[in-house]
Amino acid sequence: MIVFDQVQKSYQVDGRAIPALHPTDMTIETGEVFGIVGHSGAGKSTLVRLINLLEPPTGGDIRIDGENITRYNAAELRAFRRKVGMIFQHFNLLSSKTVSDNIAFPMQLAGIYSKAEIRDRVQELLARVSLTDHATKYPSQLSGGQKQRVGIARALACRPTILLCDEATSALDPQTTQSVLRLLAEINKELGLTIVLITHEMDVVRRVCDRVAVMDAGRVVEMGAVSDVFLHPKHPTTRDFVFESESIDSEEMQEDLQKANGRILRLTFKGEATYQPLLGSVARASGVDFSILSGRIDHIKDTPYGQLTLSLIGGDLELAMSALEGADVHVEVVR
Ligand SMILES: Nc1ncnc2c1ncn2[C@@H]1O[C@H](COP(=O)(O)OP(=O)(O)OP(=O)(O)O)[C@@H](O)[C@H]1O
Repeated sequence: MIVFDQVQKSYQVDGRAIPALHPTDMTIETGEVFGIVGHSGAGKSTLVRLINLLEPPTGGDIRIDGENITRYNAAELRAFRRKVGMIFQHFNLLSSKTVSDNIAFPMQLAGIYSKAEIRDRVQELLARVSLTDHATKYPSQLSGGQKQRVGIARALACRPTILLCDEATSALDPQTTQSVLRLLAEINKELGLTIVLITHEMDVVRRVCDRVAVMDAGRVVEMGAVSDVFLHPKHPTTRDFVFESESIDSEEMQEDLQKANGRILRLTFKGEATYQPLLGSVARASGVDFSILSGRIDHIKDTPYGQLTLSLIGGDLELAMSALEGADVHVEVVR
C-alpha cells in the first residue's frame, strides 16, 4: 500500500519556491491499477516521481507497506528503487544495446544477480512481452509498440512490486495503445503488481484502471473508483476529461438539449442492467413518451455500461423515474 500523508512538493525557481503539488493525502492499494489524470502541468509527473523518490518531497510522509521511505538512507533507497519499475512515454531504451541487453541492464546494474539468473530472467521476460523473436534486434529496428514492450520487460527485470507508467501509451497509435494496455492489465492480474499510471486520456483510465485521481493545478480534485468518477464526474476538470474522451462538445450538446421538449434525463446503466429491455416497459407502465437524444454502450475495465440521454413527455414522470431507479439505473435530471 502506498500512503501519501500531507505530501507536498515545491521547486526552487530563481530563489522562489513554486508549488507543484499542494499537501496531498492519498492511498493506493496493493495490487490495484491506479490512474492519475490531468492536463499538462497539473503535477502528475511530480506526484509519480515522489513515489520512487526521484524527487524528494518538501513536506509530508510517504509510506510504502508501512515503511516511511522519506527516511531511507542511501543503501535502503537503492534496494527500494529495485522494487519500483518505471516505463516512459519515449521508452528511454539504450540505442546501442540489443533488446536482450536492454532488459538485462537493470539486473547488471544491481550487481546482485548471477549471469545465469540474468540470462534466464531475460528469456522469461522476452516470452512474457512476446518479443522472443526480436531478442537480438536494436531499438531502432522496432515499432513503437515493440519498444514499449521492451520498456515493460526492462521495468519488470528486478521483480518490482510497483510499476510506474508515465504517459506510457501517449506516443502510440490507438491499436498499439490497446495492446500495451492489455499487456499491463495482464501483468497486474498475473503478478499482482501495483500499477500507477499517469495519462492525459480518460479513455486509458477507463480501460485499465480500478481507481483514479484527477489533478488540476497541483491538487487532487477528485479521487475514487473509476466507475464512480467516470460515470458521475463532479469536478469541472473531470467533466472536461470525460466529455473529451466521449468526443462530446459541451456547447453543442447544450444547443441540442435546448431544442428538445419535456423533461431531460440522463440514465446510466451498469453491469447486467445495461442489456435489459427496460425503457419499453417503463414507458408502457407510466404512460410517458420518450425520445432518445444520445446514447452509448461501452466498458469500464470489464464492466459494461450504457448511457442514454432522453427527453420525456406526458404520463406519470415520477412513476417512470422510480421504476428506473428500482431497476438499478442511475437517473440524473438534466433539465
Ligand atoms: N524540475 C523542475 N523545476 C521547476 N519546476 C518544475 C520542475 N518540474 C516540474 N516543474 C513545474 O511543476 C508543475 C507540475 O509539473 P509536472 O511535470 O509534474 O506536470 P504534469 O502534469 O506531469 O505535466 P505534463 O503532462 O506536461 O508532463 C509545472 O508547473 C512545472 O513547470
